[in-house]
Amino acid sequence: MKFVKMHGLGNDFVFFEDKNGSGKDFSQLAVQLCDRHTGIGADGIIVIVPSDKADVRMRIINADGSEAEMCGNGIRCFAKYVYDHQIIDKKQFTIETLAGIMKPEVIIGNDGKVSLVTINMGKPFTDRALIPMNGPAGPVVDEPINIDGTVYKITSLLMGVPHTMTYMRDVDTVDLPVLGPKFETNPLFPRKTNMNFIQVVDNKTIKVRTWERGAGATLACGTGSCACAVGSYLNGFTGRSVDVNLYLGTLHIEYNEEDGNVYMTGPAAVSFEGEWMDE
Ligand SMILES: N[C@@H](CCC[C@H](N)C(=O)O)C(=O)O
Repeated sequence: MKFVKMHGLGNDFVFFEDKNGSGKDFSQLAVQLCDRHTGIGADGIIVIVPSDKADVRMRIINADGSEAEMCGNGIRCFAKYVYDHQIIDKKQFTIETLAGIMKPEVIIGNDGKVSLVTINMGKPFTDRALIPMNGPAGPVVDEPINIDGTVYKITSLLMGVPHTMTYMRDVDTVDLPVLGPKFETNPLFPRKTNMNFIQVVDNKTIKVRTWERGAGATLACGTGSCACAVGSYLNGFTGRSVDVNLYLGTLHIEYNEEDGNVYMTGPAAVSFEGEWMDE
């Protein structure tokens, strides 16, 4: 099976095509491929599938084998993959995901290939009454949660996938592998949650560290960056236009006042290509 290893600011994925749209359960394969010692190593796998609702369809399966509804860094890489491989021949197109239809616009670099992608990520679900449509994601703004005797004020919203956030003075002090899973699997979140720790730098800039549902600590999270930008606006810490500083760079997020959609702009890159020999 031919694959391409790609990443968005270090959030990395194994890409391959399922040209017939087999609808297969790729859980086991995802666990195998994502293993950083015995596999290719990645935070998830992304499958390119034909669509009858959009120009093309994306499936994202986390490193633990769970299928997610959406992936922000993954979808920028996906847009690069389908444009650079000439599966799509226009700069603006549509991608079907389990969280709805997303609309990317690709920006071409000096090498003639996609270097940056802006995605219209749609509207965040911040209304508690709407969230149960996709399964409850948790409370909305500023609720207290007790983790091992410490009370954290959290904000939760659905940005394709469930996200929760809390604010810290210095996010580099957070022990992600210890604290992350305690939020992810807290009974308050029946579908689990991605957990984001935010440091407000100024009213246009935040720094974010994320523990992902099904993938653990990652170097960046696209839907998480969008959720944190929206949450920071709703909590009054920033305006609608926010730079999100991550370990390897920055994503620009715009929570548009006119249409209520969230626009994410950032890079997408290829690491290497290869062939996985099935046992
Ligand atoms: N890394 C992603 C999110 C991938 C899905 C997530 N782990 C989940 O299960 O909700 C991103 O960039 O958005």
